[in-house]
Amino acid sequence: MNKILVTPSSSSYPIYFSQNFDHILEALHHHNLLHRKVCIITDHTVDSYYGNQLMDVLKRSYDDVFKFIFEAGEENKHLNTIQDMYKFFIENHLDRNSLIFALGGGVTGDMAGFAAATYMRGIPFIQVPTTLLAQVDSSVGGKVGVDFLQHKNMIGAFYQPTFVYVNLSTLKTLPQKQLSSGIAEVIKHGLILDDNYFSFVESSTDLVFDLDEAILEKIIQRSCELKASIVSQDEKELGLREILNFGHTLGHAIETLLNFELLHGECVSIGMVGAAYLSYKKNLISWEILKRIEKVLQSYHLPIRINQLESEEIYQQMLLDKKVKNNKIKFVLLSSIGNAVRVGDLNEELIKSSISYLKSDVQ
Ligand SMILES: O=C(O)C(=O)C[C@@H](O)[C@H](O)[C@H](O)COP(=O)(O)O
Repeated sequence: MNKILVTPSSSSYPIYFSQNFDHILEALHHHNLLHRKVCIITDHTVDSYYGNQLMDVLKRSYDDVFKFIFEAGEENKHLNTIQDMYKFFIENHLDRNSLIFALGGGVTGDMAGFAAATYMRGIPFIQVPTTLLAQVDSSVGGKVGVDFLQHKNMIGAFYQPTFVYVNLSTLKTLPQKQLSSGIAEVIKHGLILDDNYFSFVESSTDLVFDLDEAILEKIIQRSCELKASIVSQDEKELGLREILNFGHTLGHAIETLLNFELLHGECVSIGMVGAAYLSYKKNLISWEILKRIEKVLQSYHLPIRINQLESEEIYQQMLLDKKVKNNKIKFVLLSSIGNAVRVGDLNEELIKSSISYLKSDVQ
């Protein structure tokens, strides 16, 4: 199995890449994780495709395999679902030696990780991401948590998995909208860290939509490498890691205000256009680069404008961003394709001009 190592200060763990679930037992054996109760956490949609596949593989080596299934969707990423998980763990006598599997997309990974981080003050968990977004982004780096009172990821922790196991074949059942949503984070990685990668993704649209295995594998591994290098340097987002939040300041505000009507990656796409526009206004990038970014996002069927919200409500929601300090919104901008800069001194007028841009017609 191919693997990439993530080395944050608290632990070090691999991301394994496979074409099925069979090799997960090897990995579990290697990490000394046999002989215990295990619990798969997944949503109804993913369960219908992969719940039993993973269960059957695990049953070859474990006597007690439980499955907790919840309703799919970001609107269920809250503390009530976590409470239901705790109750399920207690009912089934999960103990400190037990092991949690997060089987699914970002919502599942974030919640299962948070439940694992807090149940009995922490039990081990494995990320088994089945969406492109989870494979390239949310399963790596240990950000776990839930939304709270309409605030995105407001309650959470940094809690690293024992390993990440990517079964690339799960992308075959992923709806196109979800694929595009994941590509938004892939484009983000190119924009903030690697111009060659950005160009590669820019020219791979048809192959990505055709689910070309070699191309997707290359993309997932490169994104994981890039993300791993950042979280390995700054696990708790004390500085550098903030660049991974490119597009998220506006994106999270839009996602929350729309009550999760748009997917996470779709909101990040709009947010990245807003941040690219600010980069242009600060003379960091040219108008041509801004248009190039918009074109790539559009080619992957991602939205680049938002009309249905008021500017003021977007601005107020952005003030709740986790990067706000002393009422100043810190933005991640681009100084070129492949290079990000963190900027904390943007004034309200300029920020609002980027929201107006997002409400303007596409030229
Ligand atoms: O891993 C990170 O760090 C990121 O910021 C990656 C983001 O793409 C991801 O959506 C993350 O969950 C957002 O975190 P938040 O701290 O802004 O809620």
